[in-house]
Amino acid sequence: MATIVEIDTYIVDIPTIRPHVLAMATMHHQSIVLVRLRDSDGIEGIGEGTTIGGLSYGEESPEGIKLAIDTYIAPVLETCDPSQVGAAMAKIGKSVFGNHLAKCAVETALLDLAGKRLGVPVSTLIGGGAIRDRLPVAWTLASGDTARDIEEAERVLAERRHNIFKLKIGKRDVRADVAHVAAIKRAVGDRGSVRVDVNQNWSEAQADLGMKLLEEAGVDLVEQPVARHDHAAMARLSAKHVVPLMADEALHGPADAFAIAACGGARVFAVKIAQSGGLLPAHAVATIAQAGGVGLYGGTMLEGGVGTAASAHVFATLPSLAWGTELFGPLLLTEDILAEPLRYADFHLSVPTGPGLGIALDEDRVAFHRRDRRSPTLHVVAGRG
Ligand SMILES: O=C(O)/C=C\C=C/C(=O)O
Ligand SMILES: [Mn+2]
Repeated sequence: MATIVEIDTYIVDIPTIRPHVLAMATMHHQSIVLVRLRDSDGIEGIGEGTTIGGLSYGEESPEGIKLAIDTYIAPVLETCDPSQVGAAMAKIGKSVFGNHLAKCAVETALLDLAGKRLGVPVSTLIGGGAIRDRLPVAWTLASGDTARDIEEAERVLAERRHNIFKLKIGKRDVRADVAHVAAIKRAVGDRGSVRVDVNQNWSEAQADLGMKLLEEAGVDLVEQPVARHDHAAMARLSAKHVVPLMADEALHGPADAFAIAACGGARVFAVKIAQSGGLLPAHAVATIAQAGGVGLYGGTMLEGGVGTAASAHVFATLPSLAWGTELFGPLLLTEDILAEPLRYADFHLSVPTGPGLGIALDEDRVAFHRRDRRSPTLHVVAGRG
């Protein structure tokens, strides 16, 4: 049985191409947590656990993800057979509660390693393999300025890179937000789909008004308008409005998926490998959605190329993906961390086809941008390596 002989977890900070304004934070850089595993046969696997705005978006931070892996997950991982991904994640789950982004990073690295060992893409290890080789990719307009957002939409439409637009709202008065969205929808017209993400920032009363006005403005989807725990409000809003409500922050794995589907809390799910706790639980979330007649959208935590490739592998296996994906994370960063950037063309992302994740890191660029580059924190398993 092979064993894990090296676990290297580190943070890579990369600037964004412009400020990225969400309801809870404005991003000027992304802090990517990377995990690199090496097993006793010399095979390597890489994974990513990335969030948004420090601790402002969710309950894990880049620094906390690194600590959870180094201090609590690595000691268990060292006792596991890396080729048995499900068994390893089950054993980790016995002593590590929650920490879904940290678990996602480790599970991704194990799947990458297992795929390389077997000579198959990660999608083959999930749900019976890929049924599509490319994925539609939305772009988020979030510069904070309506005119600039319209310019950006015109540019990416002309480049045939995106024709699905997600607008971040929730910071301003509801009517001001709707006016911002309506101006962009008027500019885009029927050349593209416009959706919004409120990131939980509306009360139910604000969401009632907002969803009505957004529907009239021609918006196709309203993401997480109210607090993630308020399933009852989500169900009332979902039943009352024609524009579909999409669950995002409310979805942290299969149990949440079942609860929300069962109460009619959303008509669409934003499936995210990070919030789900890995690709395998994300696939379970999607299966519950399909069983409950809930539509699917491939979400992002604005990961770099590693997490984006991992998400692409699992989204490629889903029988339906009616709302497309938002796997544009690498395009928001000034530098790519992959040796061979992911391929975006003709409004789609191509799913990598090589063994494992089908990608490799740009080692020099990652070494330059790694936060601990003055004192790397390599974790060599005692007596192995
Ligand atoms: O910020 C973006 O552009 C995309 C998604 C991020 C988080 C979310 O969906 O809430
Ligand atoms: Mn969202």
